[in-house]
Amino acid sequence: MSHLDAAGGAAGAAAEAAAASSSPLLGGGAGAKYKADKPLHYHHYHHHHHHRYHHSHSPFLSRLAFWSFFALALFLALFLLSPTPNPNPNPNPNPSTAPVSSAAWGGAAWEKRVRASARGRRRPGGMAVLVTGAAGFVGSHAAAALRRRGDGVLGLDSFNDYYEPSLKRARAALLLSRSGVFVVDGDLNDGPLLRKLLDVAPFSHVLHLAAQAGVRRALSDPGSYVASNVAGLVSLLETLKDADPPPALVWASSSSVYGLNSRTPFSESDRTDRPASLYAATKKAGEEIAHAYNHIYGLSVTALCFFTVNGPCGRPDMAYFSFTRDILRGRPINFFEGPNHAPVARDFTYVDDVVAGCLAALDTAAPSSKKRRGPGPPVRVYNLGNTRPVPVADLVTALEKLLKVKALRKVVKMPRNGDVPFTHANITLAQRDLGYRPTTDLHAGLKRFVRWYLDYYASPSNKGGNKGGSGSGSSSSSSS
Ligand SMILES: O=C(O)[C@H]1O[C@H](OP(=O)(O)OP(=O)(O)OC[C@H]2O[C@@H](n3ccc(=O)[nH]c3=O)[C@H](O)[C@@H]2O)[C@H](O)[C@@H](O)[C@@H]1O
Repeated sequence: MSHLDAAGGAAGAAAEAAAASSSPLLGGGAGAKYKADKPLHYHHYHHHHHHRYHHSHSPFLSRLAFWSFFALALFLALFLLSPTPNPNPNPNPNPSTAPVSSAAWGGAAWEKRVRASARGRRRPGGMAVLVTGAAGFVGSHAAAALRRRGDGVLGLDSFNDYYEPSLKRARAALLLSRSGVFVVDGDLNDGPLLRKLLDVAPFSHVLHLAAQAGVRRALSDPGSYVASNVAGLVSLLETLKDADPPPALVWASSSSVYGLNSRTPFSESDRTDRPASLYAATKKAGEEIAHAYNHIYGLSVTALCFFTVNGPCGRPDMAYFSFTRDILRGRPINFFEGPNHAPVARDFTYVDDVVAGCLAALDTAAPSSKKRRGPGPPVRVYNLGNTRPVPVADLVTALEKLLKVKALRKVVKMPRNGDVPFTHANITLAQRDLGYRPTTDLHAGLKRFVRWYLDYYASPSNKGGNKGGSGSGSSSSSSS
């Protein structure tokens, strides 16, 4: 756990303790005070209002006055004695769709940590990158990789509970201890926090990986997708366009934007107007929204379409992870099949390859320009896939071999819940512009994942997060 988390927890606990200790005490005090004052107020009440209340001497009205005053006094006492509000106002334009983290931020020590993390080692052409979703799967790998080559990196993550927050905390703790990267605990929809971060550290780039991920979950929790992937993105863009100079933005779109597209392999110029899930629709909306900010404000924007990323320290809601968990526990796995028993397949991509693509996208991003004249920076979109689709059946077989346990396969007709039958990336553009060359196939990636999984969950302290059911869909609301 990072220092900030510890500090935030301590501050929260202190506030709670203060509230707990003061409210009964002062509540009692207010009660006592009220009793002492009662005759006086009672008298005033009658004095000022007897012309309106002809029956002011009736016991009913006396009691009414008594209780009205009591209620008012109680209200005032609670108002005056409530714990001091967070010094950072979190004005939230749309509370229903924008849950804002209550984590504490701010203060001189906090700013110092933010600045130090964003500074990095000086190197020629080095950059300062704000990585959102840094406690997430791709985010934590990307932040570490940036830091390894000497860039300044600051993380931001809401540590929400879409999947086990303990895993996110573990990633953030590793980032801090191994790489010196500080992950701020906060929400994208907290505009004042975002402005503060950009104010404290002059970021040249933002790698925006925070999102509500997962295709099937959108059926049961649509609001979280809108809050993170639409409202959260707009909140970030609003902050970026006001920065001087505005950083360049590289962010994670998704292979799912290709939706019901049947042309394969998927190219960036293919149709993306037929999403199969709300998740895909919010990612597509993000591409359009980012385009508008590029057009109006000259923001440099690059969207990267990730294709089903796997690897160590991955996302527990994804199939390779939840299958591993279920296979080891002797639980059946739901194994989807297309119409007429057609195999469902994915262009599974290894996390280090995707991270290399992210770094190359940052390196080649044009600066944002505030100039109104002349062409601004282009809007870029790149597929980051592996180009070798693998049937899910082969994923299961590979896991069985690595785990040395036979899976209990339950073949299920692919439900119409957001899934698409097939993904396959055309990566010509990324190859040309980013020098992107995936080098790790699914089997090699799974081998590293399984080694990590067995090691991580062998530790008794990590078993806590491992309780909840079958991974996919069993956890509540995250960051990719
Ligand atoms: O590439 C992407 O854009 C997307 O990749 C994944 O989405 P998905 O491809 O559905 O990945 P998994 O949830 O790991 O599923 C992999 C495959 O296993 C199949 N599956 C999943 C779950 C299950 O119980 N059974 C099953 O057969 C799915 O149909 C899919 O073909 C991520 O979860 C998304 O966040 C990401 O945006």
